[in-house]
Amino acid sequence: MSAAAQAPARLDVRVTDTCLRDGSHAVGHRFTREQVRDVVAALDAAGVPVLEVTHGDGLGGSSYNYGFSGTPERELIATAVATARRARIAALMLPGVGTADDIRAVADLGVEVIRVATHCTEADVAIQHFGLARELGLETVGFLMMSHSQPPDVLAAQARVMADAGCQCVYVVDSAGALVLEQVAERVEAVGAELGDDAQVGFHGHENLGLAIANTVAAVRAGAAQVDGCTRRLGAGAGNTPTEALAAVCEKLGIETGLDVLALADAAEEVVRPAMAAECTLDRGALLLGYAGVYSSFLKHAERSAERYGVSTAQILLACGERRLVGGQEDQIIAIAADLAAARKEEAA
Ligand SMILES: CC[C@H](O)CC(=O)C(=O)O
Ligand SMILES: [Mn+2]
Repeated sequence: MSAAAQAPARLDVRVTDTCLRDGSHAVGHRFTREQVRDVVAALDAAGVPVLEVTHGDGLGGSSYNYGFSGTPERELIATAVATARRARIAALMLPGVGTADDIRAVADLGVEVIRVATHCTEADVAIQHFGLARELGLETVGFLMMSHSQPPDVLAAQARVMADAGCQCVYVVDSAGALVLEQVAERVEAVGAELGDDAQVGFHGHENLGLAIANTVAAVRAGAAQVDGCTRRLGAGAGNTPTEALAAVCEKLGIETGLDVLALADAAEEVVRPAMAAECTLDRGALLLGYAGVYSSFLKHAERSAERYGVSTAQILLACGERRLVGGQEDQIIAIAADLAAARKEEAA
């Protein structure tokens, strides 16, 4: 066989499947070793080049605040590493939730890609983590979360901070599933223009407005070299870009992903679906999250406060979106609900 025939096909875009990390939110962080083993085996065989396995809130996320893991994430990561034949195993970390020691520990376990996530105006908190990851020989990815909340030029400046710190691909992350087509393209283009050859651009979508695949295609057309998917949409809110459907759409559009559509369709149905508590659906709550531009962890708090103060969940979420609240500010929901209830009482008086 000639060297050319042996060389892997050039990919137009590299897909990372994060159903075993973003999907952790949807299963209350209860993945078992067996589920991780079976999902990794199936997605690896279907040609997915990178598989992310971590607590939904990243390394060290298992806690009272974020929800305890059913199985320690390092055991799940070790299982994934032992199972994958071709795929690289990735782990996500949020500085402050996870620590530098977590990065060292998972590097020792065989993780090859570290993805460091910050709110999209706070890239500087990740500088030391990118530096450490590169020292350890890890591939690095940066996540600018809640990217809908900032204009393209702000994201580009934040991407520059990450790239200068050693990040090799900066993702525009549509955490709330709030971005719409051109808004994705503008952001990816701006980040790409800033980074040039210094780093790649990526995109991570959510399905809250039903646009995850379309947005991901828009991102690829705007220059994204890496994108995320979650098999069977298994992720937070209405779920993420379904990897199996993304693979099919890319094939029809002539975008080379290296993914085996039929193998992924089987994996989605026969391996991932049985690991899910329920389908990830675009129900009223998920739609409101996308419409308001609010991270999915806010929904339950908003529903609880709506009931307690006799106001609508939608009003609360819209107020959270207007105030651009970020993950960790869920406590403000109570004050918002109380304000809405007081305003209603005043109007009625
Ligand atoms: C809490 C981390 C978060 O789930 C990362 C992510 O996937 C997103 O912001 O969409
Ligand atoms: Mn996500």
